[in-house]
Amino acid sequence: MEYIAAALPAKKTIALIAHDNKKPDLLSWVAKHKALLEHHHLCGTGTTGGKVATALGLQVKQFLSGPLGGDQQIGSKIAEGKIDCLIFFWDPFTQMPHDPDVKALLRLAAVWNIPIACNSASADLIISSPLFNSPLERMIPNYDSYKNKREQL
Ligand SMILES: O=C(CO)COP(=O)(O)O
Repeated sequence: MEYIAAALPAKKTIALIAHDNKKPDLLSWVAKHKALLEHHHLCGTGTTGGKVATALGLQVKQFLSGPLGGDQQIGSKIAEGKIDCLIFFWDPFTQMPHDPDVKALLRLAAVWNIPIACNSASADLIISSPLFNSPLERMIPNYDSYKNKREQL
């Protein structure tokens, strides 16, 4: 795979997701950092996004609920370059019927090299970075060269 440099913008689109046992943790984390988060665009899976919007009075674009396709919708936005950061407090103690969707979402976040936090300690580090509010250079797959090579198969 060839890579090219591409910057994440200063004003980021941040996806917020939490499994049910982790929703209280995510709500506390968002409440703690509300003043910083409200300068960015927020989105989330249906239930998580709805709870953040209602409990904290933040604007959150709500995709479908995770088990009904919301994780996949957020993954597709990451692949399109429309989501810049993933805060996903997944539950390490519970098996989910949609575990394949969760794995697919985490894979796409790795492919497209966006910052991911799966717990509050990592999320605190991400949000306290000076890069959180400024452009962030990172390398992503060079889609044009990838496609050219595929066309020669
Ligand atoms: O299941 C989820 C992520 O895998 C979260 O979905 P909800 O926000 O709809 O509960």
